[in-house]
Order: sequence, then structure tokens, then C-alpha cells
Amino acid sequence: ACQSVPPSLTIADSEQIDQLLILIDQRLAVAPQVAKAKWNSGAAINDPPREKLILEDVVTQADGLDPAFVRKFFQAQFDASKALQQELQDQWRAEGRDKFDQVADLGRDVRPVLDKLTPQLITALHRTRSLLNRPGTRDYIETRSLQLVRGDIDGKPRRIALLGLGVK
Ligand SMILES: O=C(O)C(=O)C[C@]1(C(=O)O)C=C[C@@H](O)C=C1
Repeated sequence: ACQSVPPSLTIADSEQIDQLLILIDQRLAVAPQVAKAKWNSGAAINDPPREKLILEDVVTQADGLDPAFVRKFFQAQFDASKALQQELQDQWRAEGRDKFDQVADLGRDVRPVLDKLTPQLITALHRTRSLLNRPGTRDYIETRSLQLVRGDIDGKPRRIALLGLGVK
């Protein structure tokens, strides 16, 4: 990791960025459980009221951060989750899969995991906000995300999630 840290970032900075990427990965890692619960129940992948609720919540929790940035970031995490859920369900459909025998309950087991990650992600955004537009950060994120942000079939969900950082 040290070799890929650009001169514009300290090692401590790079560790904060890694922590953000790990949390993005942990959030994306929940998507297969959501996809399974919805596969069994037949519920739609897209749930706009649930997204609206989370967005309202994060904007009030994100004091000091630009609300537009926070919304954009979380919307990208939803979009990444939906892309991964869609890929998985398309695959299961193509395989003619039946319902899964054992799935976690969306409301009782799965969404609480996402809700626990939300304030941790906000903290990580606070700690990395000023680093994101430094020269070299983009390349650092690209390199590190290949190792840290998995939970992913073809790289599309990861790309969508990272677009939410708005790193140019
Ligand atoms: O909770 C769900 O139903 C999910 O599919 C997860 C999630 C999210 O990432 O938080 C993603 C898509 C939905 O539109 C709502 C929320």
C-alpha cells in the first residue's frame, strides 16, 4: 500500500481513505443478502421510500459536510447496491433458481446492518473530505479499491459506488 501513496497524502491520510473504501465494501457486501431476501419475497429491488428515509437521515447527521455531497455519496451507494442486486438476480433467473432455503429477514436482520454502517460512513466522509480532491488521490483510490472494494461481479457496482466520491 505504501508504494501507491502519492506525495500529496501522508500515510495517515491514506489510512483514512482505506477506511472509507473498507466501509464502502462492507455496505456493498450486504447487497447479496438483500437480493436473496427480495428474490424470495418477490419485492422490487428499487425501494424509493427507503432511500428517501436514509437520505433525510444522513443529511441531518452530516453536520459540517455539504448536504449535496452527502446525498450524492449515499445515492451512489444505493445505485451500486441495486446494480449488484440486479446482476445477481439476473444470474439466478438465467439459472432457473428456486427460492433460497435460508435467507436473512430484510427488515429484522439486513437493514439494521446497513443502518449501522451509515454513521460510520459519515464519519469516514468527514475524515477524508479534504483529501479527495488532492492530486494523486484519484489514482490512489483506483488502485486501493481493486483490493478493498469487492462484493462485486464485473466491477460495475464498485465503479458506481466510487463515482459517489466525486473524485475527478
Ligand atoms: O433496503 C433495501 O431494500 C435495499 O435494497 C438496500 C438499498 C440501500 O442500499 O440502502 C438499496 C436499494 C433500495 O432502493 C433501498 C435501499
